[in-house]
Amino acid sequence: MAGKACCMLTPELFLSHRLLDGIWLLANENGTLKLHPSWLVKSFTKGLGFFNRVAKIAEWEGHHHPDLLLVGWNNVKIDVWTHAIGGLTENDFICCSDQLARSGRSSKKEESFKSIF
Ligand SMILES: C[C@H](O)[C@H](O)[C@H]1CNC2=NC(N)=NC(=O)C2=N1
Repeated sequence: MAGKACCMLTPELFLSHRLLDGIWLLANENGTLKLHPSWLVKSFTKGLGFFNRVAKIAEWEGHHHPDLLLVGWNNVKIDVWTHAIGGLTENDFICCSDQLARSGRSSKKEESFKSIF
């Protein structure tokens, strides 16, 4: 993991991960690329439980911490990017991929590759 933190996102890297690991909402926030996977949960309490699982993975993944958002009562979002470089690295895809795999769900949104690059 640590060795991959230097790998700034390229269109090729993004595409390869997209093909391998699934589809996440990719956002460009004032020039900073971020991954925004989101899930619907059955209750507010389950959303908080989900955050606890996310936190454990984030710690286990080498202190790679996403922003956590619980919008309304059942819309759970995590914002993943590497603060240290102000953008995405391969680490972010690995962390997202693990979060998705452990949640047992697919992210529900997709944004066009072409609209980002
Ligand atoms: C020292 C400490 O590990 C770093 O500040 C970590 C903390 N968690 C982090 N989380 C994320 N998402 N990006 C970072 O660059 C980052 N840096």
